[in-house]
Amino acid sequence: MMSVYNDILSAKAKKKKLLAILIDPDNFNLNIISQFADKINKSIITHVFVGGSTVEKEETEQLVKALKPLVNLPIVLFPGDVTQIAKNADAILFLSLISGRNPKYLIEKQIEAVSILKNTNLEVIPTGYILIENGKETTVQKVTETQPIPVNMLQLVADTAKAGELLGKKLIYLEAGSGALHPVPLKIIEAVKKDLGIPLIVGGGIRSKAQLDAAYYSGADIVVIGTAFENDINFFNELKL
Ligand SMILES: CC(C)=CCC/C(C)=C/CC/C(C)=C/CC/C(C)=C/COP(=O)(O)OP(=O)(O)O
Ligand SMILES: O=P(O)(O)OC[C@@H](O)CO
Ligand SMILES: [Mg+2]
Repeated sequence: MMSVYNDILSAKAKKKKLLAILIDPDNFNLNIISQFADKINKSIITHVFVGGSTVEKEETEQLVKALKPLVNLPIVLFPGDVTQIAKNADAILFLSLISGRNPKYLIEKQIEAVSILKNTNLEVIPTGYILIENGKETTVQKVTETQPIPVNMLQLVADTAKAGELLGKKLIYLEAGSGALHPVPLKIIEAVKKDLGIPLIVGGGIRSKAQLDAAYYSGADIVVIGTAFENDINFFNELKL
């Protein structure tokens, strides 16, 4: 049986860096899906994440259904809400927003998700989700009514990530927010990495190969890029540089 998480762990052990493309079913044009899938298949992308802050299950399921026969990569749900649990994906990042103090996103949505997950074979990956300030208010911030952690509070971010690990999370996701002005600062990635035993995902505002490599160099095991691909399909070429 394929295990998305075990594959992430072995990649980390081999120091092989992973790249996820984030596809937001809300913004994706299904008419260009074969062209898009072809670009994914010819790129260094290793995972497809599917999610958005305001998407319905039908849209998510439809996108996964269309994508599955076209790409041979794990399709992982990155849900903003329980309405995005689509059983035809391979795995789900079971997020808890541990930078925030809103019980809805810390535990209530997760409780709501249990009965839905029962009817699926999705691999559930417990993930501590940490929002970092990026210079502008993000959708996730608005939707969750939480504050991101300020960029100068390095120790707080590192301790939050470590607390997530000690609580049993299998992944930590450092998020600057979709379309962030500034990606997660490298100093923060380094500070978190120093003491973390589990794989680290970094996303938000990464728009160049140089930023991608810098995130890897600072300690990201998986980088997530969405907006750069959404804005310009030629971003696939940038990755080849
Ligand atoms: C446990 C389950 C199933 C649900 C709860 C999930 C939690 C806690 C989510 C955390 C908060 C949240 C709203 C995350 C959104 C993650 C996401 C898909 C971000 C990317 O979306 P954007 O690109 O910002 O969305 P738009 O482009 O639609 O604004
Ligand atoms: O869209 P971008 O800015 O690449 O961000 C990706 C992801 O981290 C957003 O949740
Ligand atoms: Mg987006």
